[in-house]
Amino acid sequence: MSENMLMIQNLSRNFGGLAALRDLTFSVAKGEIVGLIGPNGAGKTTAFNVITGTMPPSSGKVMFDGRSIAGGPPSRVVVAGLARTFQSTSTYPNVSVAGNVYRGLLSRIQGSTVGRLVGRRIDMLAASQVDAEIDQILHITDLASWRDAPAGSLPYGLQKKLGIAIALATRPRMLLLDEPAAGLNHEECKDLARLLRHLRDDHELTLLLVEHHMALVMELCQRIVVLVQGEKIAEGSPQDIRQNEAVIEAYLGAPDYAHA
Ligand SMILES: Nc1ncnc2c1ncn2[C@@H]1O[C@H](COP(=O)(O)OP(=O)(O)OP(=O)(O)O)[C@@H](O)[C@H]1O
Repeated sequence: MSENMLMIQNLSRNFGGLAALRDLTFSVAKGEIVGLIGPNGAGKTTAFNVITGTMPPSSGKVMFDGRSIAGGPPSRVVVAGLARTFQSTSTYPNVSVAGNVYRGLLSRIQGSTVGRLVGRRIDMLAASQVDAEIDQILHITDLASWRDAPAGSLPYGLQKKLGIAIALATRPRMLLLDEPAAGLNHEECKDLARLLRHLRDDHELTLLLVEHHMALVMELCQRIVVLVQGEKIAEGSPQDIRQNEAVIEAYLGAPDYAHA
């Protein structure tokens, strides 16, 4: 049986009287691409926030590579090897593409014990190594020709890719992607799917993605977890999920759409 990278056990999160997550349990095996889907307000972003330590759970466990990470802080989660991208692009628009990737790299180093001890002197450390690492990430994400351009000058699709590049700079073993396809055109979506497969196949990354773009989810994910009003209503292969009556009723809509 494959080894679990992420295990979510009986995770709940309340906001006052609202149960945004209710007793959620699922796991992601090493090297898997798993989709977390559901209608607006289902609790997907809340799940990401709790997993990445941005907010504490009301109850339940989050285990990453055998260690408990629930309750953060986010810097510790990043250093443990779990990185996240955001729904909207979260780049510094006036800073170069390379400078933005450098931010990701710093968050890794500064979050570590050694990094905290080294403090500001990090800028003087192994500048050539930093440059090589940035180049490698820009090569992987196909952004090398934009290296010195201000991030804000990139087309939207490339800005979203830059979000992935920044996350990669933390050297994650697992990546959580929050709506990576939102706002992308057909070609950009195909390109994104290629990149995510490449990260899984050639860089041994494990991926969990929240996404409303069903064609991408069905094509890319080996397994899908469906949330509705904070509760898991189904989990299975894309084929199982497409045919699941409860999922069709709550989210996918007409059977025609589900089979598209
Ligand atoms: N900080 C918060 N304070 C209060 N309620 C919140 C907070 N964050 C989320 N919620 C509520 O929790 C529920 C789940 O929201 P969440 O953003 O996790 O859903 P989602 O599945 O990511 O939705 P979408 O697909 O629209 O991004 C919603 O009812 C939302 O209004």
